[in-house]
Amino acid sequence: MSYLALNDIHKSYYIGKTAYPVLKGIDLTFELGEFVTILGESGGGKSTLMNIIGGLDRDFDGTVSVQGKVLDHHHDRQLDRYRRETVGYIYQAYNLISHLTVLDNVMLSLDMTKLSHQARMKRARGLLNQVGLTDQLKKYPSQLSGGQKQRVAIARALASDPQIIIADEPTGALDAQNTIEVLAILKRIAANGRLVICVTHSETVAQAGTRIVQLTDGKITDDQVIQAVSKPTKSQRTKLLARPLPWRISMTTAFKHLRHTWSWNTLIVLGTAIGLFAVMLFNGLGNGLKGYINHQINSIVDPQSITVMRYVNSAKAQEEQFAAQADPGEAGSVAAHMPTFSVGQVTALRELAHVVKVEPGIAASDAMITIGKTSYSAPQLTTWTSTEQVSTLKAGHVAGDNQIVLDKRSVAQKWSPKDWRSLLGQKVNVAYQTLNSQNQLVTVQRQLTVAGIADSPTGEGLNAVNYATMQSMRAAAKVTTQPTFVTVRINGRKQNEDVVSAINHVKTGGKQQFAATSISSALTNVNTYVNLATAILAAIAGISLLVSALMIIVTMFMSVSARMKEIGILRSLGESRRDIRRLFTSEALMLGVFSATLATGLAYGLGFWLNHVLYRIAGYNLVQIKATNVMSIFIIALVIAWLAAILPARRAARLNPITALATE
Ligand SMILES: Nc1ncnc2c1ncn2[C@@H]1O[C@H](COP(=O)(O)OP(=O)(O)OP(=O)(O)O)[C@@H](O)[C@H]1O
Repeated sequence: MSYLALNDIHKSYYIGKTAYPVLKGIDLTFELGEFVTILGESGGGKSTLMNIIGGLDRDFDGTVSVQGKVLDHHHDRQLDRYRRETVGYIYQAYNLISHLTVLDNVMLSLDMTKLSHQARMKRARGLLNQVGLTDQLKKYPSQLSGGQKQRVAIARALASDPQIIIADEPTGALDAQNTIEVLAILKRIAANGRLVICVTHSETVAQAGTRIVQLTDGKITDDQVIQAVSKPTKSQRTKLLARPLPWRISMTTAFKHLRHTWSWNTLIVLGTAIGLFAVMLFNGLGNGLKGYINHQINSIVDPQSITVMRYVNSAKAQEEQFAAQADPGEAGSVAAHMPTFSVGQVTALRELAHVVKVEPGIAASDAMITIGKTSYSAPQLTTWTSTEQVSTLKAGHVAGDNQIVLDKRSVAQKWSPKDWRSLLGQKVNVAYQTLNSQNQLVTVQRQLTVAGIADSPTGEGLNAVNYATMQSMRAAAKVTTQPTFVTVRINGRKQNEDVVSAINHVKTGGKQQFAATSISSALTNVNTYVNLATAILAAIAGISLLVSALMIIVTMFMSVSARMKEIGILRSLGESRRDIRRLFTSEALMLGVFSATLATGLAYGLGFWLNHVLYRIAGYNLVQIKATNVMSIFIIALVIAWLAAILPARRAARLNPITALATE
């Protein structure tokens, strides 16, 4: 049984529907150890025959058998494996990959063997040493002479230790000296028990072999053994075990290509990164803005405290209540209608779920605060409740009995713009007018000690005493000491809305008793608007991502077109369609990762600067890029890159290896 047998091979090329027969029934057998040269006129079909023997051409009639087993040319994986394990190619045009070094070109084949990385490196160096290139390992093909390139190609063809070496005009581009050296190497390969099949026009080359086959007009017209061949010894029958190319290696090769074309790829990465950066920055701004609004609202009102008024059911009564609060002097009789809280009503509120404390409060309008001989009007004098944030106190402390907290802007700073703090501890006279139970106007007043100075962010002005002081002042003027509002303290911010709703649903005789408003619902609304605005801005920025995707698609298509030859070489070395697809997908994914990394760097860098500027204005970190934003950008970048790579990678994988190899 012959090692390799060709049986009745027919091959025609078609132009339109017209068939041009090239091979017209080839029967040949080959043995290991032979150095067979195939001679024939130009265009006679020699390369066509080599492509069939090498497992690159699948479209022919007849059979190719290796060790008695017929190769199934319609079985992709079997053919890939055959090229990977059994065949090594040497071409006239060398067909080295230009962006890989000499060593990496040889490693391409070795990466598809089961040797360890170290063993692969050792073998590659050993082979390059054998062909006299020990000191050229790190050079790129363009830095080598023709003879040196062909020797790299020979080392690569031998790397996976194939049994068959197909050499298509291997000396066609070499001078006499290099021809002699290359022929010596090929002879050595055959003497080592491999089958060398060499296509040539040269009589010199033909005479170097052990057998000459003449191909004329698509048929074998002569077949002569010119030198006896000894059978390979057992030790020469070693074979390296092959494996499919691991994903990691595809990534490394892809990275090497990206590095080789770095200037072009840097532009692509920059373009893609700008879109991703904009999306990330807008998200960061959205986060900051939400935080800022929450912070502002929470610094005005404590969300764990709810201010409750008595409910008045008609618009007119509400107006009256408002008027009475605003100006009891003018409101006259209407002030008598100012609804107050009974003890029972306070208890009812205390008993609601999540309520931990109910603080009564009294608010009076239009107080007069007299310091020395100067009087200052305060729109409101109220009792201090837990709704007020202690942080509003800019000096001193919360008012104790017979003490008062004065408003910084409307009172303290008017008294002394610079030295307002020295008001602390001073005695001031506080007075306001209200109606007693007989609807008579009376003055409530007392001398109080300044305990603190507050700067309320609401802008209303905060002048406050404690509840006991307010009651005692009112009792002295014989006016009601019932609370006009209460502050309900709850056990968690999240319960705010539920408790507000429960308070507004308390009914006596079917009538609503209390009116409370929820700060959380206001916050929820604001957050919704901010989220919406952020999403719209991010989506606008996202349009640029579409451009990025198109850029990657164009780059990948251009890359496929520019690298047709490389694709052909990789296929001839045994890489499968899947490996080629992976190569291009890996490149696109790497572009995605680099873009996302650059975008993150830009967003953090420029975001930091922008935040610094905005902090001066708002006193708050308005750009807050979170880890989840970064993660999303990486995911978006990878998805875009992957989608953009689908079509080009598919095109690359589907290329006919012969067509790809024939590309100039
Ligand atoms: N893809 C193709 N489509 C159509 N015809 C083709 C194709 N490839 C090769 N041929 C034709 O098939 C014939 C054989 O080509 P082949 O390359 O096998 O010849 P060759 O013997 O290797 O020639 P040379 O010695 O000049 O390299 C030629 O006439 C060529 O024009």
